[in-house]
Amino acid sequence: MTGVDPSGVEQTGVELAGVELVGVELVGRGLRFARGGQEILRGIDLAVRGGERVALTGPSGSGKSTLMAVLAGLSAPTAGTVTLDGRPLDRHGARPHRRVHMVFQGYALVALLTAAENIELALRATGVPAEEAGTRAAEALRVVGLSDRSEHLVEELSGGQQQRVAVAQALATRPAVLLADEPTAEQDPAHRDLALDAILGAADHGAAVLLATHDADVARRCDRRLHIVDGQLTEVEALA
Ligand SMILES: Nc1ncnc2c1ncn2[C@@H]1O[C@H](COP(=O)(O)OP(=O)(O)OP(=O)(O)O)[C@@H](O)[C@H]1O
Repeated sequence: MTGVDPSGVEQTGVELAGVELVGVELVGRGLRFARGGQEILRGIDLAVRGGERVALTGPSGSGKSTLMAVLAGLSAPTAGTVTLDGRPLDRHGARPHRRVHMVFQGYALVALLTAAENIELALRATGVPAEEAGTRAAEALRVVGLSDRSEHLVEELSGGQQQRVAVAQALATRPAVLLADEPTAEQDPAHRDLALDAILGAADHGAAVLLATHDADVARRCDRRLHIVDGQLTEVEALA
């Protein structure tokens, strides 16, 4: 591993994996979520296991982002449970985000910090020492093709670049569960593949990956597809 091949996404994934994840399983049972009198999730059951890449598709407003927020432990379901490795998310201590990372549709980056600082901040919040956080941030930015932008403020980056910083942040935290909400929507085809390889590569190292997308090509690269309509989920048998 020389670390000099900028296209070595898969190889670099080995470095990023760090630790082997064993037997990861994220399970949602009977999930309901209501807000403002509207039932957004209407009884959802699903399981995503370590090593799996699962696409979540469905029309705009069908509940994809809401489901991901519930699975990430960011929104409490009105009914139902989310467990990670058999334990409710809220019993993983005060920091379930140590194990579950979400790439938000709006990126959720700090505009007045640099790309590298945003990633380091996320790592420091989970207890990673400063020096290691710097190394991991640089490596993750390299994977998504942003080494030359690491010292740029996020607000100086294009939308697509910001989205790849958010992907790099997810990789750098080495989550057991990676939830990504339309993580390639802002990318041109070449950068889309770069970002997608990086996200899907996490599954090769044992992470459970769930990826919401409107892009049929992205969904096709996953192992299976779940389709949500009006807050209810169906498994799509074969990817067309
Ligand atoms: N904070 C909120 N308050 C009230 N309603 C909300 C809120 N967030 C989402 N909703 C509603 O929940 C429904 C599902 O929204 P959600 O963002 O989960 O859909 P989505 O499938 O991710 O859509 P898209 O593909 O456009 O991102 C929509 O009808 C939306 O208006």
